[in-house]
Amino acid sequence: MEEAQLLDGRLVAEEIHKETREAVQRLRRKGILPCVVFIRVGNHPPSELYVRMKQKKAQEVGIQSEVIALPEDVTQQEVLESLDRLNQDPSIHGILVQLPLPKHLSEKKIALAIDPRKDIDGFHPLNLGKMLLGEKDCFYPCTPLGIQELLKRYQIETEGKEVVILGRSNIVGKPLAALFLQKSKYANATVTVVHSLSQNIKEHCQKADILVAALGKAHFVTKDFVKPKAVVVDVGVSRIADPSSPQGFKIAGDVDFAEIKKIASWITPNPGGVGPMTIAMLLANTVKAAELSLGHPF
Ligand SMILES: NC(=O)C1=CN([C@@H]2O[C@H](COP(=O)(O)OP(=O)(O)OC[C@H]3O[C@@H](n4cnc5c(N)ncnc54)[C@H](OP(=O)(O)O)[C@@H]3O)[C@@H](O)[C@H]2O)C=CC1
Ligand SMILES: Nc1nc(=O)c2c([nH]1)NC[C@@H]1CN(c3ccc(C(=O)N[C@@H](CCC(=O)O)C(=O)O)cc3)C=[N+]21
Ligand SMILES: [Mg+2]
Repeated sequence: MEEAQLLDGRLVAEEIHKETREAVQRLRRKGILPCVVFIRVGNHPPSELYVRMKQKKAQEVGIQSEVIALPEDVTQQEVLESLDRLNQDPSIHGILVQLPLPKHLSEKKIALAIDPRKDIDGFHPLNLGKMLLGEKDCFYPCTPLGIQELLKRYQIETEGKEVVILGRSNIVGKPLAALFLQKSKYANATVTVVHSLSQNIKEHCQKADILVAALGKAHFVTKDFVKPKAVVVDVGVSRIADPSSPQGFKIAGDVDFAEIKKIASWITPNPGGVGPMTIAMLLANTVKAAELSLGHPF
């Protein structure tokens, strides 16, 4: 049997970055310089890496960016004050608070404190609610949006298909389910979401025409979970020990790529799949925030 074709997130993300750069140039000609602020709390090496990657890409497409690194012991009040200041500043179009946060900070309160018009992550309840209703003048979470966009660019139809999502987090699983349920192109799917309390997980997965793994458990999805010719999307990121790498670890996805590529029709590499798409959608959302700001002066 033929091997699966790659859903090359790096390649597609570069295409999107090119479009974003053009949109940034159009905005600049109108006197608007899109600007995003990344807030990072404490010392968490993966978050530091991700924020650096986001900053580098922002720079490449001409989006101004700033990083605010807050100490581990910053108070909730201080975070809210920073957000308030950024909300008031008309030169800033997008605000992102990198997750995870230290335990003493409330993700929920912080998401609520970001002006929904600057919430490029799409984590504010107003944006999540609007997404559920299929509204367009709002922000959708970047990872679900990136997965849908990746399928779209490869013209992989979802209409009427069985989509099975492993994981029900507020940032990946749940919003992705809402997106694939929408009455629109590259949606219109039949969606099943499984989680840690689900029964018969493997049997659910075996029904999937499109299987999305977002649990964060290295190589959880093995060959026996996958229907031949299925499309497999690997969101999970785990760091596993690898003495042969200079850092001492390597990235492992939720999917056993080497085995599953033998039976799937399409598969995302990981790294190089969903991750770069997430960043591409984040910058696309920043441009959208700047464009929408033309219609309101903040
Ligand atoms: N590439 C990218 O752009 C991104 C990657 N990620 C990565 O994706 C993964 C998921 O992220 P996130 O959604 O935030 O993670 P969470 O930890 O918030 O959610 C994990 C979900 O998986 C479910 N789950 C965990 N273990 C099992 C199991 N054994 N069987 C069935 N379900 C299980 C949990 O169930 P329950 O709800 O019952 O606890 C939960 O719903 C992580 O590895 C993260 O690093 C995340 C965001 C972006
Ligand atoms: N407010 C907030 N918004 C987020 O969007 C957000 C977050 N917090 N916290 C963490 C998760 C995770 N996430 C990733 C983004 C890109 C890659 C990515 O580009 N990964 C590279 C590999 C990078 C590496 O080597 O580790 C790849 O998949 O090819 C991965 C993960 C965004 N997240
Ligand atoms: Mg990836």
